[in-house]
Amino acid sequence: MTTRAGFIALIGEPNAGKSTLLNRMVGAKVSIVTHKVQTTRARIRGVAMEGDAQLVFVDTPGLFKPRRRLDRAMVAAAWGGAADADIIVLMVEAHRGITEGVERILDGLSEIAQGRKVALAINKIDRVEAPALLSLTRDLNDRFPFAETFMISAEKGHGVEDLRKWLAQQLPEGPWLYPEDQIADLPLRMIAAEITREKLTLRLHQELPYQLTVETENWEERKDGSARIDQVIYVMRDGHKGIVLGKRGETIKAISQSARAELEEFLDRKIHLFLQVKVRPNWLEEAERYSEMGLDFKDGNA
Ligand SMILES: Nc1nc2c(ncn2[C@@H]2O[C@H](COP(=O)(O)OP(=O)(O)OP(=O)(O)O)[C@@H](O)[C@H]2O)c(=O)[nH]1
Repeated sequence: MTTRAGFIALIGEPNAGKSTLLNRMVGAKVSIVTHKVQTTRARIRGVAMEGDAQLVFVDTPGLFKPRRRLDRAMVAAAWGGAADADIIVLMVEAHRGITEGVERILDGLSEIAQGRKVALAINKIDRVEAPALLSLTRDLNDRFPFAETFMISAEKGHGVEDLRKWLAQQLPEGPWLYPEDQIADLPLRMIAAEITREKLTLRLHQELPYQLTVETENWEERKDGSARIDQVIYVMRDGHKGIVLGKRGETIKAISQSARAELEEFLDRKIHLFLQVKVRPNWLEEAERYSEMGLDFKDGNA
């Protein structure tokens, strides 16, 4: 079997319908992430399977702050995940057309696109008539050489399947980036890790702000409706381990309690949280490696 996998960045002005489209493509669970995502550095928004292809959707924080006269490297940095993605999908609202914000994104696209495939998804087609749609399609394609144009309604589901199939075909051949059985709860795993990391930061803010990361290693649904979550807190040095544990384990206990309370509130059910602290001297370098792949969520501190 030839598998395909790669990163897809959904970009567009606020309100363009990115979350709605993502939820359609990935499934309902991701919507939980989207509320939280602004406050985290999590960059993976969701993973979808389409035939033999694994579609990994990345976030693009910081894209829309007004900027003038940027060089390519700065634009690429501002574009974050989009600049590294295999495919970029620009979402434009059908009834709003080419706004100033869209102009700015088009300018940025020209800077960073360079051989990358960029698709145009005109969204909310339920809000306009056909002639307006055609002239918008023409105008946008005059401004940028889109590989393909899709007319969709993310909310009603029109055109979404076509887009998803096309994305799957365009992705490079290669092994999947995530085991299939983890895809469904990947966003939840990320959030859970982020919650614990936040509690650690609150508690230890002076002592070791930058040098730890949290990973959710195991997530087990139990018959009684509760869930068992196992997480590992990775620190760089033995001394840090002692700080995280605290005297007689008091610090880790307090962190565990507050993380569990927030998880229970967030997931609306009973949670059994098990934290372990491990020393992993190289995690910073590993995190950098991951971030090159767009996998920033491994790095709790970037
Ligand atoms: N009429 C119509 N409304 C839509 C469609 N797709 C999304 N919307 C609505 O547009 C609004 C914005 O959608 P979101 O998915 O939150 O947009 P977003 O791009 O993720 O927004 P930000 O998170 O602010 O960047 C919501 O009220 C959606 O219900 C569509 O196809 N048709």
